Amino acid sequence: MEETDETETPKSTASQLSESEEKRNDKRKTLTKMEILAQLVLFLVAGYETTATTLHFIIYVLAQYPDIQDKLRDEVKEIFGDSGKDEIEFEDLSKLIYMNAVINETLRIFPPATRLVRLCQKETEIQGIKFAKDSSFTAPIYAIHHNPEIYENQEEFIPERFLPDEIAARHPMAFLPFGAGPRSCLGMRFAEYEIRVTLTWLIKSFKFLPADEKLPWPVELGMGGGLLKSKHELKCKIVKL
Ligand code: HEM
Repeated sequence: MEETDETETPKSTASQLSESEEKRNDKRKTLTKMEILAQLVLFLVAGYETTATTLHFIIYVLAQYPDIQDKLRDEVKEIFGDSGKDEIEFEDLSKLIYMNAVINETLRIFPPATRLVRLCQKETEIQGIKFAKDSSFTAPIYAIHHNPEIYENQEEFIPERFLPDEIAARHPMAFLPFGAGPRSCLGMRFAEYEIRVTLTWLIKSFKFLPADEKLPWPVELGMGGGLLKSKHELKCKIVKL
């Protein structure tokens, strides 16, 4: 691994990737231009729409559940003060236990990626069943997240399911919004904190109320661009605090 000088200006992902293209000429194994482009597009697609859709669902849910919204605002006020600090410190974001629970309950009910696909790299035997090389597997995230044997009253929005003791009592694979294993989501931590920062600002500044037009709950869902989406426009009223 190359040593980096911490006084140097940080390089952008694009410039690091394109340096990699230059080193390719040194006969080292590096990325081609096409691979660089593919990575940049992947970051945009995987990083933008997933986070935006999640925030969209969170705001809609908060408008439907005023008690949860109030509780969330109380937590934000407790950590950031009533008038609100101008700066949001990273350490403070880690204290938002209830907000984390609200985000995770949203990702449980509305996981942007509804399934994971894996290929078997070599012949494998699991519990007496043989799987040939190149067999394809699907991990049904949506079905796992909505399994009543794992989550009682699975269609109800209950953030308390994601308080630390409740999480510890469940199988780690019962919640997979970011996938699992070596190919799990590269942007998971970034996404978690990006959502917390955005939600902190929103909840401090606005109140979310249901729109006049009522939609049924559970929300009717479909797929769009490979991600889980609502079939109908999710609207709410926004009041400045
Ligand atoms: C709520 C937000 C997000 C969700 C729910 C999400 C979900 C996922 C899922 C389910 C996977 C597949 C994991 C697997 O196969 O095990 C994935 C992969 C990936 N995600 Fe995310 N993601 C989110 C945000 C982001 C962000 C913000 C970025 C980048 C800035 C990002 C970058 C990636 C990349 C690069 C991969 C491919 C990893 C690989 O193939 O090794 N994601 N994401």
